Amino acid sequence: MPPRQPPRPADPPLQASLFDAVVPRSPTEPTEPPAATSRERSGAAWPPPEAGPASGALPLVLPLPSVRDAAGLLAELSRWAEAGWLRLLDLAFARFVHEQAPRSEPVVLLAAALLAQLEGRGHTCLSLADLLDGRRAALIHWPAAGMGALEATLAALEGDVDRWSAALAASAAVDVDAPDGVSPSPAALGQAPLVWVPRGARLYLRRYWRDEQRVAAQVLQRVGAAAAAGEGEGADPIAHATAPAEVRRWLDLLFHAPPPAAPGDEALEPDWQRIACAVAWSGRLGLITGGPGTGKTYTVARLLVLLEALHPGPEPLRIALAAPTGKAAARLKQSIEAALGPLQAQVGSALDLSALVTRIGAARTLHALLGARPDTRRLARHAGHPLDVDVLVVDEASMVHLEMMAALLEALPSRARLVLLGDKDQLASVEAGAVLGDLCRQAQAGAYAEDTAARVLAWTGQVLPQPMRLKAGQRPSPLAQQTVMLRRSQRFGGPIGQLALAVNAGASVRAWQVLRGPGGSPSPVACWPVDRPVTRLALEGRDGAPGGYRTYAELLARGPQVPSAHGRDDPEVLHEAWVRSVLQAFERFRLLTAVREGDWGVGGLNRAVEAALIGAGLLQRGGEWYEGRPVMVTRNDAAQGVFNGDVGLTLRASPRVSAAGAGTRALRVYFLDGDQLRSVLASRLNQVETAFVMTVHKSQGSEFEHTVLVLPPRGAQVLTRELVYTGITRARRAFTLVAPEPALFDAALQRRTHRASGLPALLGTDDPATTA
Ligand SMILES: Nc1ncnc2c1ncn2[C@@H]1O[C@H](COP(=O)(O)OP(=O)(O)OP(=O)(O)O)[C@@H](O)[C@H]1O
Repeated sequence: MPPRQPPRPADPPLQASLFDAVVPRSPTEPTEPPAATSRERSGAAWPPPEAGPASGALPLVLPLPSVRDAAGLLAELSRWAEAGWLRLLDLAFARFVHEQAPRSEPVVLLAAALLAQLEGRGHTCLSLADLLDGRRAALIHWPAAGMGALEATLAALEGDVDRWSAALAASAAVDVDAPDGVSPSPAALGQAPLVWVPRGARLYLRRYWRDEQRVAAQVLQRVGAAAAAGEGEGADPIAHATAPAEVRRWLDLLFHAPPPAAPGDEALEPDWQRIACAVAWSGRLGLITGGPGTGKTYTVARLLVLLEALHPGPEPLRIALAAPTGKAAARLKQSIEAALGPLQAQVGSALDLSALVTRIGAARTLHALLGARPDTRRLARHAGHPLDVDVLVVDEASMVHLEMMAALLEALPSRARLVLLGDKDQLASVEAGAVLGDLCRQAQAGAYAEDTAARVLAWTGQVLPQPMRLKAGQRPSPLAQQTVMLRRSQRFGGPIGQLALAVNAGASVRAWQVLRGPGGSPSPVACWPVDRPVTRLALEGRDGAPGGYRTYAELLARGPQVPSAHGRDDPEVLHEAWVRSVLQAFERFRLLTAVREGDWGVGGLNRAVEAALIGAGLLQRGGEWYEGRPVMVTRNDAAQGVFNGDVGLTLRASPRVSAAGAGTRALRVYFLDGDQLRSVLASRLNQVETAFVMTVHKSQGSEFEHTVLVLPPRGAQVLTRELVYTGITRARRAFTLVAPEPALFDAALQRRTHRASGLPALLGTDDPATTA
């Protein structure tokens, strides 16, 4: 049981209010489930107040009998859209399918509308088994009245997966994907907007079906033969030709402790970093997953040295680093540089690692790497014009959505190595797909074949633990052989790590123990008392985790240092130093929230923190743009060089820029990516929002010394284990939970994010015996 909180005061510091009905601002942002419409609340004409459904949990709302024909079903769908359960887009898509294929049965139209809605929430397909076999409540997060209407409509339409399958297959709006292994699938040749995959009973929008096929084909090609036999198309000829003893010699040099293992040492926890390094080196695709601070970058830095050391050709290796966001890219480059520095002493004069760092160059965003252009989905880099690289390392791969992964894999030359780093337990990408999670389905279990274990032993001296090897008769997945999970956090030994572990395991009692702390001294992890204003925490921090936004606001107010009397201090230099210090102070602390709407969402909390800073005399607001306003870019704007998710601070321009015609009061938004400072005139940024507070989704790829996670007092559907885990793991030194309703925290830990996907089936990683 969670600790009892003090009773809530009648007028809490940040009053929870009824959430408004929400049509997502972006189809991919988390929102509260829509609130009841006035008609629902009054119990008037629709939906009629009928008895509950068979499960007893939901009120049964009998649909009109006419849902059994297309016109009636569409009328029913428009009522659902009016009630806010479906988006207008979902309804429009069902109507479009009807126009395309007027003879389609009503179930096809219903499936189309639901599929469109699920796509807006990140699913790539609709699993009929999930919809028809009683798991729909986990899939479709509508209020009780909406669920009742859906239940009743499904009942009126009758039928099981087979009947729906026949209806879908018969519709002219649907192509059927039934590959025979010889000829191309009929779906590949068709043009219909929907694709039905009978094996697995999944319905797709054509685009996502194609993207899944592209990702699966590329991944299988990259790992296929490599893992099975250590040779063939997916294997690396260099890896194949290199003596294992040579690999081992380099690994012993690059990793500290000498390997302890010998056959029979299965009880020992192996050095997973060393194993990950060897496995990623050996093939065209390496997956290294692990929680925060488990040493993914530490390992990949050593991998780059290993690749460089064993590279035989006269041409230098072309290595590129990338990540989904500018911030994550800058962090990757910084961490790799920091890891390579001390290695020089270990490798001696054999390799010049500073030359390697210079050659690697800056890390880029995936958009920049692939040559994204404004106003088109087309990328400059693709199979016909591939990337100029031999090795590509992509960090924060959990943020890479399906379409981007498909584009990335296709733009990579088939001989190049791709190394994906990421935390499979984090929230999936904002856009559709959960690619890293799908690729890492067997990472926890290992699922290693005996010949993988033999190769790992030869390369690293490490013994793969017996429970992580396949049993006789189990079929190895080639992808699992190229996947390694790092299991020990090197950074989080303390309470943050313990809390993240407890949350990841769904152990709420343990999580509350950590949050309550040992008592006595202030802890880096704490739960904020419910009777204290959240704005106080936002301004001042708390015992054990000082420094809220007051710190940056005071630096802001102080302004750049005045040039000294002897005039030798360059005002430009002083201005830049000031900008950096204010940005760095701002980046140390952040409030994260689970939802967008309402008092406890991004908008409400941003307004509250802004008002508190103004009230404390720390900020002055003259209009939309004011000095000190933090903003997050909400849409890519290549012309201005800003991308969705970039966070910057509005500050006075430097004297030189102001003198150059921008005016003395010119406000610019400054962004800091690692060491790189850039700025844009504030008035040129149209798609931004204030960013004292951001959603957990948008915080992925960032870390703050003190992270505060604010959960709303209601609207539990969006709260999941992955969301809480992602919020906690954004904290470097301190974490504070604000949970006005503690039971929602417990419920969140029991709710898993589930994204329907056909990738594991295509990749052969869906064996229930070896998936976590
Ligand atoms: N085997 C090791 N021995 C000593 N220090 C290590 C080892 N592995 C990692 N570290 C240190 O632990 C810290 C975290 O490592 P690293 O940044 O590589 O983790 P990560 O998994 O990439 O983290 P993040 O999730 O933040 O990206 C770094 O300071 C790194 O130098």
